[in-house]
Amino acid sequence: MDTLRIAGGQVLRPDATIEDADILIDRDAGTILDIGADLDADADETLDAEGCLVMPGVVNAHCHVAMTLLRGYADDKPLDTWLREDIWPAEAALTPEDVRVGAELGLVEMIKSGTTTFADMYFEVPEIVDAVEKSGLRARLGHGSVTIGKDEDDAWDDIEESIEVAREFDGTADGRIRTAVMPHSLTTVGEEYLREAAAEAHADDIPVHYHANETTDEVGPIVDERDERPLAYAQDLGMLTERDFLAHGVHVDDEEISLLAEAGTGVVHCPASNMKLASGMAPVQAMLDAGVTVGLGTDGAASNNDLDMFDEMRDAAMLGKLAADDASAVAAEDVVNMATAGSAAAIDLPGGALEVGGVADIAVIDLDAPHLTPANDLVSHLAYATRGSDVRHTVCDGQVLMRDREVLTLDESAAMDRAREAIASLRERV
Ligand SMILES: CSC[C@H]1O[C@@H](n2cnc3c(O)ncnc32)[C@H](O)[C@@H]1O
Ligand SMILES: [Zn+2]
Repeated sequence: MDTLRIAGGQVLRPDATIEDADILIDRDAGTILDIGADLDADADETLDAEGCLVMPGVVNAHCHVAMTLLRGYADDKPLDTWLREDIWPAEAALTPEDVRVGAELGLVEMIKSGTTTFADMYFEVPEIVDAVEKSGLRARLGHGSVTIGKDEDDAWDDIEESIEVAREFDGTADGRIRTAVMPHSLTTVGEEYLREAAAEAHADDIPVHYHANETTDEVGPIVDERDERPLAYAQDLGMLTERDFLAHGVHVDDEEISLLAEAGTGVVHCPASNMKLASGMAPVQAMLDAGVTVGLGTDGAASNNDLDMFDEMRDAAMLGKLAADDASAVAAEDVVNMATAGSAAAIDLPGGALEVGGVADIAVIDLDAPHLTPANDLVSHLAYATRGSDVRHTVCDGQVLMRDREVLTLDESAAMDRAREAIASLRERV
């Protein structure tokens, strides 16, 4: 058996306790064999974790990874204006190669900041599949469909593409890639298309992922036209099941929170994007209290503007307190749980916890930094003080993706060069 040992660190356990322990990994199976003191010194490879915190790889549960190309392309506008005036015209000019380049840059950024798993909605998905396969990360991928502004044939083609992509790529990259059918949102996709997309997805046991209740501009028209709240509409469409997960859930009322909890539908909180686009403050503590599965995501790098999930944890804790008007709301342990086990549960992928028999998806944090000193409380440090750049090693599925801050599966400087070239050419075309 080929083994990897992570030696000498402090390990974050699922109950948020910290234990001095080594971790022994079966690299062939990609799983954790043992967690304990003085494990097999003869392992095939050892990662030094002295002075480090060893935690589950972070799970970014809602992203548009190729949007790294559009980082800083358009800022300081609300969602609808931002999409219509800037982002959608730029995206209309993206080539498959551009999407590949943006995705590789985003994957490098994720590996460097300890993310081992993510969920992604975009187009030119085969390019993203290839990049994810090469990167060694784990992902739930899908083609985002939009039907407004399209004639009926084009609209059905876009829905069909989402269903076909989900069927074709599910289980690829040795099972690390799973898929979802991804209609963009409840307002940008028409009723008959949403109903069909959900039925087709669920017939194949594939989840549905979509944006919902992100802004008041999105909620108002649904209430006016249908005399029901967006998530009651989603339930009627068959898009509010245990398999499904939605992004944002900012403007949800108490009845919608109950619907989410009863249905078991995951909500991915994206605090940085919600603040930047001034979309609003999600009632995260109320959702947690009601038993809703809440995960955490960055959204795309154009509305964030990075893919650092440690930033996102801090933002979630801060914004959660403001939203609840309560400093004890959305506590450190809650946000660490959201970014790990909560996100993994929301997108139904393994990971998010360090357990014997579980997947070996791991981030090793270097604690030897002024901003992490003294180590009064390491869970507090993860939520409030750690930065993505503190990650020293990243392991996914038992494979080392970054060792001593060197990304091994992708070429970091080539990814940056290619992104600079791609955006220069895009700017000339748009
Ligand atoms: C059709 S693929 C996905 C689509 O979503 C756009 N997008 C990026 N961020 C957001 C957001 O916060 N809300 C809604 N849509 C968003 C992205 O630009 C792609 O066009
Ligand atoms: Zn999004």
